[in-house]
Amino acid sequence: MATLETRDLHTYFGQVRAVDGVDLDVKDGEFIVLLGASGSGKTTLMRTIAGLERPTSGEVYIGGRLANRLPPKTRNIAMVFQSYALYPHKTAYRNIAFPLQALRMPTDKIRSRVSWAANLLSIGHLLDRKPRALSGGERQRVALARALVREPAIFLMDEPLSNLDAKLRHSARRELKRLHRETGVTTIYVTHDQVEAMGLGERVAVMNAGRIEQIGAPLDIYRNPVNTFVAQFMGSPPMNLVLRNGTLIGFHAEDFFPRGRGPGSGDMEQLTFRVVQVEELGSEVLVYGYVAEDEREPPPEVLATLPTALVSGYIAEGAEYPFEVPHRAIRRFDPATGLRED
Ligand SMILES: Nc1ncnc2c1ncn2[C@@H]1O[C@H](COP(=O)(O)OP(=O)(O)OP(=O)(O)O)[C@@H](O)[C@H]1O
Repeated sequence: MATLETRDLHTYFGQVRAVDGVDLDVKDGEFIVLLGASGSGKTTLMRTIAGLERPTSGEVYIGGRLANRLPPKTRNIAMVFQSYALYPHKTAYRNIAFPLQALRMPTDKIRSRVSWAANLLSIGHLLDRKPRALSGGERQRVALARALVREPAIFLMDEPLSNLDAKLRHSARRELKRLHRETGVTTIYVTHDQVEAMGLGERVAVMNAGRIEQIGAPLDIYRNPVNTFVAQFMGSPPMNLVLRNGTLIGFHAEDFFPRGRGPGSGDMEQLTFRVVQVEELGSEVLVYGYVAEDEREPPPEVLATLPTALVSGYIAEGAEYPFEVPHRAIRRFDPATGLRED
């Protein structure tokens, strides 16, 4: 296991600043999620840490040691990508054993390490099968086992679950968490999926245009975004933003209630909600519309998620209602810079 640090790391491809000044501190044994839209530089950052891209400037430290000049092989980093790249003609066992054979490890030691990794990932019964006889989820577990057998100091996972369907992703996510608990390997996990980031990470780093915009506990970022980019990126649904009296006020859909019907007490911001669409999902109702007081033309969409029992038969499409948000749930942003003001 090891710590990982980057200091003012830049990786450019000609004019493209794929990584543009990243300072990252990952503690020994930590599981950190890197969340960003497509093209924000997540993969390039991972590849630079692994030594597959040379940084334009800045440093990478692994276990406190400057790694810039170390070749990828000696960094003791294992990478798992969304395409698992298993060898199609080798059995699962031989795929997993391959990195150890490359190290010329004795056969009995290889056998015990493969069986350890296979047990951790519950694939002991699949070791004789070739990849084409495995499901997507099983292949992904074989790829994880292959990455794990070498006992890497650091795991880099680049969207390893993106080939799985939604149900399998959910169970694979729980499995990855368990795997991390049991092995304690320092892990950086890349995703563009907010739900995955909220559910997996002890800490999440939100990336945009080659930079880390904010890093912290997922709920803390969700509640206290440092700027409008993070506010609109983190969470599903993300924060509502309304321009009122020259300030952007942000609040979450679950804090936006018909006047007098919410659980909140204390000071309230009063807003007029023009309802455009209502979606009844069973336990809750999603209400889409816009705030009449918004000073922008046209006003952007705003969402309220309300318990069904609270609004059943009360909210209709095309109508206008008095709504309110508790002041303590409101975050303020500068409309010019997008930065938090309170
Ligand atoms: N080898 C390369 N040559 C030139 N430009 C590149 C290269 N690799 C990446 N880029 C550019 O660098 C930027 C960051 O790409 P990167 O793949 O790191 O983003 P990402 O966040 O991982 O995206 P995705 O989620 O789509 O994989 C993009 O603008 C991309 O086009």
